Amino acid sequence: MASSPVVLCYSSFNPPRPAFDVLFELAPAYESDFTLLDLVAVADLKEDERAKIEGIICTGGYARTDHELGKEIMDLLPNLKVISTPSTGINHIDVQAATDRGVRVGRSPGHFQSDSVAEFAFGLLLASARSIVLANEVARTTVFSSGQQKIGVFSPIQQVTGSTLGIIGFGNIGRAVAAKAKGFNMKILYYSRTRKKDQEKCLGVSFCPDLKKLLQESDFVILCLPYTDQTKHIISSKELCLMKPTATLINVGRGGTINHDDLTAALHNGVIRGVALDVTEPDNLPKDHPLFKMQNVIITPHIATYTESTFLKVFTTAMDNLKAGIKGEELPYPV
Ligand SMILES: O=CC(=O)O
Repeated sequence: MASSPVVLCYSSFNPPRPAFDVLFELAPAYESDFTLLDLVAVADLKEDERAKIEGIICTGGYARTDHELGKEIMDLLPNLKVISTPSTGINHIDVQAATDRGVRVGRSPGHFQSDSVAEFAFGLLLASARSIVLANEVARTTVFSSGQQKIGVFSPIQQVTGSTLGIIGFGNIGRAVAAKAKGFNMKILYYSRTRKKDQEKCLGVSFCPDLKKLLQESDFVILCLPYTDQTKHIISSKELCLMKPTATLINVGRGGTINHDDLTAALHNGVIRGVALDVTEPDNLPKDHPLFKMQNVIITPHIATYTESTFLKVFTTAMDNLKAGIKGEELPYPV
């Protein structure tokens, strides 16, 4: 192992997915500060190897609802100074345990990825409303003899323009979603802990302090929430039953904000029209999960942030946080 401080690339995925290439492309610019060590299990390292690890960079598992990076791992690394995640969400890190051990924690600021996530949320919304994923599959296997036959396969198809959108969570992502929705002439309601009055006029949105009302009035509901004790299962069967039977639910925040058993039952019973999820509980939903068997469900594997330009921004931020943390300086983007 190298003699400069070592930063461990860490992922809880089993088998771990490889660290992002972009990370290693950035590494030469930081080679005088630290060396990256690609995915190894901490427990497999010898004591002298562990002693060299001064930083951890998370390369996966952000949507876990428990702390995957907790005190057990921190306690194996006596010289750990900094944990850096390229994500904005931090539910995968036990920040309290890190703070107690004097380990700094850094993340990406939300506005770095809000546009890529909002774009994706809109992609999910359109794909679900206009049955695009189903149409792509059907086009490969079916020869249609009439328009009538097509209508039978794809109904109900919903028009997005002019419909009502409910945004739950009005941080950077929620606001970026609203900006996109404006172009579709949607009536936009938002639910948030705090009213963002200054945004309302320019984004053309109305504050809806009553979640029940937002759910009852919206044709599309997009969840843009972090996972916290307050947001855990904020959508359960009671909330799903308030939604219109023609409504679609989209989640680009964290999977744990929806109770998936209740969601499965609601879809099974036709309580809502459909769902499109970039995040599930757990991430990497087991392949035999009933949601995968439903035609009105779209599931993508937590990739809403994935664009080249966003990667570059968030991984550069993560590397800068590591560099500062290893030097014992304040992080440019602390939690
Ligand atoms: O999910 C992605 C993030 O939290 O950045």
